[in-house]
Amino acid sequence: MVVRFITKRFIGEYDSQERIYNFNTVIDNETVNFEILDSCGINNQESESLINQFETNIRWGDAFILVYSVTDKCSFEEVNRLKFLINYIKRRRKIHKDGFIDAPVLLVANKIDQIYDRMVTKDEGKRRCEDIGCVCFHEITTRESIDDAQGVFRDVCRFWRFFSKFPKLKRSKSDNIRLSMTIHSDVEMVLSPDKILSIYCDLQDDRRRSVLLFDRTRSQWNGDEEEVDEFDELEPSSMNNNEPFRSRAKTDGNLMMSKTRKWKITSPLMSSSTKSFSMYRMVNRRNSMSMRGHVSY
Ligand SMILES: Nc1nc2c(ncn2[C@@H]2O[C@H](COP(=O)(O)OP(=O)(O)OP(=O)(O)O)[C@@H](O)[C@H]2O)c(=O)[nH]1
Repeated sequence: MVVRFITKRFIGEYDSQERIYNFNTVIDNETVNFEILDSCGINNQESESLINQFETNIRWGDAFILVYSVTDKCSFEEVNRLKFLINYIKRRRKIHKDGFIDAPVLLVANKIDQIYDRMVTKDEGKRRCEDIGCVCFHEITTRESIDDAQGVFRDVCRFWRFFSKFPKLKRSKSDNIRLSMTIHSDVEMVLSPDKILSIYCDLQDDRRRSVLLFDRTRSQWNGDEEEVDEFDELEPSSMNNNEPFRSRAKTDGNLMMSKTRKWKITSPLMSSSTKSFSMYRMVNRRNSMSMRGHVSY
C-alpha cells in the first residue's frame, strides 16, 4: 500500500524488512512531507528489546494506519490489540499543560479484489472501526487501484493536520468512541475526512468555533474538567509489571499493569549519532505509519 501510494506501482512481493519512506506530495493544496514507517508487527515470542522497539515506534508515530486483509481473520483480530497499544502509549504524550493528544488511527481493509476468499465483511470492518475508535474506515484493493491507496494517505493527512492543530482532544473512558465536534452550543456532527477538511480550512482564520471532543456520548468539551487517566483506574496493585508490555495488553481490552509508565519521545529508528535522512532507511523493527510536518513538540 505504501509503495503503491509513493510510486503508483503495485509490486507483488517485498522483502520483509522494515523501512521508512520519505515522500513529499501535495494534499489539499498543501505540501506534506510523509515519513512512513512500514511495519510488520511482532508476535508474543519476540524478545523484550524488540518489543521495546515496537513501543518506541508507536511513540514516534503521529498518525497510524492499521491494515488488515479481508481474507485473513487473524489480521482483523490483531487490529484490536494494536489499537489498544496505540491508545495506551499515545495518551502518555502530554503536550500541553492540561491536554493530551490522541493520534489519529485509520482502519484499512485490504485485498477486496479477492472476492471469493473474503472472510471479513465490510459491515464487520465498519463496526470494528467504531468499536475500537478509529477515525475512519477504508476498504481498498492495493492491487487493482491506485486511488484507493492515495485515498488512505489523503485522509490520514487530513486527520493528522486537524489533530495537530487542535491538540486539546478529549476521549471517553470507553474505547467505543467517535470523533465528533460541537459547534457553538448544540450543533453536533460526526467528523468525516471531508468534513475535517472543510473545518480545517474554515478554522485557519477563525478559532472561535473550535470546541472539540472525542467522546461517544458527545457531551461538550469542558476546559475545566479534570483529565481522568483510565489506565490508572485499571491498575491492580498486585500485578507483575515485569512481564513484557505487549503480552500484558490483552485483546479483551484489559491491560495488566501496576505502575504508571513515563514515556520519553525519541525517534525510533535513529540513534542520536545517526540522524541523517536517506530516501528510505532500513531498520530492524517496524511498527507504525507516521508523518512529520509542521508541528513541533
Ligand atoms: N490480491 C491482492 N493481493 C495483495 C494486495 N495487497 C497486497 N497483496 C499481496 O499480499 C501479500 C503481502 O503483501 P505485503 O505488502 O508484503 O503485506 P505486509 O502486510 O507488508 O506483509 P508482511 O511483510 O508480512 O508484514 C503480497 O503477496 C502482496 O502481493 C491486494 O490488494 N490484493
